[in-house]
Amino acid sequence: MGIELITTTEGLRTRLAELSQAERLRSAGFVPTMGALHSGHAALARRAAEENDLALASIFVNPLQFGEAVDLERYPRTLDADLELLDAAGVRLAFAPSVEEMYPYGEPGVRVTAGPLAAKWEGASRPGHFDGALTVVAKLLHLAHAPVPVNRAYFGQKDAQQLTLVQQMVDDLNLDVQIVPVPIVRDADGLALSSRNRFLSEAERESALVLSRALRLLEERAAAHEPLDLDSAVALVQSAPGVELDYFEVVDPRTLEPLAENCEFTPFRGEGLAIVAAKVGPVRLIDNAVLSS
Ligand SMILES: Nc1ncnc2c1ncn2[C@@H]1O[C@H](COP(=O)(O)OP(=O)(O)OP(=O)(O)O)[C@@H](O)[C@H]1O
Ligand SMILES: CC(C)(CO)[C@@H](O)C(=O)[O-]
Ligand code: BAL
Repeated sequence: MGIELITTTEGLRTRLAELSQAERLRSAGFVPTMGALHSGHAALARRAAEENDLALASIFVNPLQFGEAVDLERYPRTLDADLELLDAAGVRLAFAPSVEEMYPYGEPGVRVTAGPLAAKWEGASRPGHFDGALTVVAKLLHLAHAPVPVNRAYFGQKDAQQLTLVQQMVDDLNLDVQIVPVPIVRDADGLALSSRNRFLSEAERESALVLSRALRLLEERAAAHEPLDLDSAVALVQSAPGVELDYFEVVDPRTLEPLAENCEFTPFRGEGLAIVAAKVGPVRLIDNAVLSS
């Protein structure tokens, strides 16, 4: 394996400076993750490696963005396999700091406030989640910033609200990085890949498929200029055993406000984002689909 594991902020800074100078790098592509990597992460990593002279990734389970302690404790940790996956994707540096390295003074007093966009959907169900996520993303973007002309950072569209908020933070705080969105990677049966999928039983996994099926239905109706009939998609999700729906809405992709066009009898026109979140057994799942006609 050629990948280098770095665990300290000082080590990362030093290595980025050395490589940038020695190899006259023009661009660096950064992939922030929480580890337990799967093919979705591999897609981000491959894009970062293909589109930049240097690709680097972070693996850090950020306590600040977790609500329930049990969710944090049981979050899967698979460092050796993660390094292999990143290496195969062309990533050269893996930054995997401890909690103490990232937060040496304990809980940070100064944090990023994610603002009104963070109050809805995922933010409503996971209070404080986006303040915690944006705070660590700001720190990571700073730490992973290479002394090269172009820095890029890669985020999955699966976490659509997070992606919108990260882009907003970069714009609002003039951070010197280009945010690159990467499409959702799914299993052959349609389930969006997620590190938490491993906690689904076979029956729960089968039930979870209604999420992508319902989104698919809306995609097809939108493309055919039919009324979306969101109610029937909601009913489909609710019909699956063990699925506890949190929200299912069609929103404006920029503002994340519900779309008026999403009414029962009007043919769909334009662009929308269908977003869904549900608890399936012990696991909270999210998924989304871009609607366009
Ligand atoms: N199926 C996927 N397709 C594309 N990108 C993904 C996918 N799953 C995760 N990502 C992206 O990978 C990055 C790291 O995500 P993270 O480590 O939280 O993985 P995860 O699988 O979403 O885990 P979980 O949902 O259980 O927290 C994020 O930018 C996320 O959007
Ligand atoms: C961006 C991120 C790595 C910050 O902890 C996390 O929220 C994630 O994995 O999506
Ligand atoms: N992928 C989002 C990170 C989280 O669930 O905390």
